[in-house]
Amino acid sequence: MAVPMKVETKLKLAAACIIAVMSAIALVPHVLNTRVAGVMKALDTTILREREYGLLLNYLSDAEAAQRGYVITGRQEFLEPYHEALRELPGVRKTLGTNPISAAERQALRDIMQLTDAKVAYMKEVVRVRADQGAEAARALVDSGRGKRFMDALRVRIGEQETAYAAYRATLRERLDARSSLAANVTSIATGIDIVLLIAAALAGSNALAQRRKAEQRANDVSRQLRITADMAERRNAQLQRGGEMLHALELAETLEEGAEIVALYFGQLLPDLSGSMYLYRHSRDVLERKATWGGASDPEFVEPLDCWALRKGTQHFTVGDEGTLACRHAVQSATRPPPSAAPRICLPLVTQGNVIGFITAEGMALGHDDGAAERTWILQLGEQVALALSNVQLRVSLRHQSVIDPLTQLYNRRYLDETLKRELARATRRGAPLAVIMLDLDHFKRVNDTFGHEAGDLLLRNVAHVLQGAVRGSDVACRFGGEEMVVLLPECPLDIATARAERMRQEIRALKPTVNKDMLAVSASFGVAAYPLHGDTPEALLQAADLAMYAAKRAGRDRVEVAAAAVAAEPGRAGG
Ligand SMILES: Nc1nc2c(ncn2[C@@H]2O[C@H](COP(=O)(O)OP(=O)(O)OP(=O)(O)O)[C@@H](O)[C@H]2O)c(=O)[nH]1
Repeated sequence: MAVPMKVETKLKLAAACIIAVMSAIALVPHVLNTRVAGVMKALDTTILREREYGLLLNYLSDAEAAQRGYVITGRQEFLEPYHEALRELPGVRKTLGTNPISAAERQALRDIMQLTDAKVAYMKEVVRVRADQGAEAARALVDSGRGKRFMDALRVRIGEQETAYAAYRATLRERLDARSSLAANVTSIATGIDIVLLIAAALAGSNALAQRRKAEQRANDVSRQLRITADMAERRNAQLQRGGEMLHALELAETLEEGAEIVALYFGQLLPDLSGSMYLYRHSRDVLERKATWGGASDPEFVEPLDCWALRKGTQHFTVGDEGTLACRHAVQSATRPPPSAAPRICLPLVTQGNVIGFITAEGMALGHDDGAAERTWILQLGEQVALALSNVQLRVSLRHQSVIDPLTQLYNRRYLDETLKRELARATRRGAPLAVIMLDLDHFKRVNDTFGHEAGDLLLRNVAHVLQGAVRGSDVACRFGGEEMVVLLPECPLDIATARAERMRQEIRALKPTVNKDMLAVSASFGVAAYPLHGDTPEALLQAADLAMYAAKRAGRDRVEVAAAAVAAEPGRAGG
């Protein structure tokens, strides 16, 4: 798979290309300028050489004029220009001999130098003849016209050379003009290309930077998203852990009320951005009662089942503030409650095995955020788990109830009596407090069953149980001891008060007049009362004392209360169970 090039690498490559192209472009004018300079140098050389030819001609003309003056006058001072010319000529000659510009010039130069040498030799001869043989001989030599011919030939040859130079200069100037304009054009084009390259480089740079910024932005976005996801995962883990703790605590709850307290405590932590309440269904009143609240929610204490859309639908109901969704009536403002907030709200029925046991309602802006759906799913899961846990609590409560409650009379059963008596006696012993036991047995109950049927007997038993429940305090415990025998435990109750209470129960039982098939039933009961510490300090001793007292009441004619005889020795028997 091809690995995409990094932005830095692209930029470096582009910069290297631009530098290479710009360097190459910068060299072009330099090369052209060098070539222009070459032409100009050639032009200078031509002018210099032309001037040297002119000098040569001047020196020779001056020397000839001086030679003539000397011939005429014979005076040495006239020869001064002649001598000067002879002194300067070797220099001119040397300059012209160095680097002739063409083969034609080399040839012309050879001719000119020969003519020059011939002219100089001729002038030397004229000067020597004047000095040796006098003016006449010298004038005759001059008149021969040889010197003039040399000079004429030199002028012609040098004139030709000057013409050749002029043509060459014209060529050089044309070349110079062409190269100069080429250099100017190339420089302009190079400058233009440089500008274009610089603009392209700037654009490419800014483009690359923009890409880089975008990439960085994307990387930042991704890392921010990862951070958010990690935070959410961490938060979700913590929530799951707390949720697990809540479910564990719910497993240990003894009552639904205790379960509700646990839910309120944990929901405050599990849904910190929300406030809400949990309601449980009260069958007796067909109403949902608020059992727990968290986050400062101001939900009403009772909710009618029809006031909640979630309860009507049997599934969650979500309302987004006041945006025209169906709002539950329990969440709508009432005279006794503050105005509802515009925050989104979710209601969730707590359903187990198809039965609604309550509902959860929660509100908060967090439900409407981007991750509100996740929050709602989380509440849904919590609701399902809480419903299951609470139904288990309910089951446990019911099982526990069944295990300690006599189903016919709804009094505590014998098992519960044994546990409670043991516990209360220990407590009374610890505190030095009294504890009374009332035992009662219905009189001639067999007759009721035999005459009116077993159901009539059951009805009577329930009526008697009702009397007992109404006659005892919250701390007292009324139990069905077995058959038609019942026991009431009265913690911290002295013997005389227990006796008086037994008497009142007796009277109330006597006053019972339940009817079965228009037949009015009548019943009475015989009571035996015993108390700790007077009649015993063990459960068995106390029960046996009360039992003996109750039988004493039977023997004495029934429908009465008898107090146990003091300090009965505990014997193994029916009271010991
Ligand atoms: N209907 C009904 N009868 C019960 C229940 N448990 C015990 N009995 C009856 O209670 C009667 C007890 O009779 P007995 O022990 O002979 O005593 P009694 O008839 O009450 O006579 P005394 O106790 O001597 O006054 C029996 O007929 C039992 O069947 C019950 O749960 N329901």
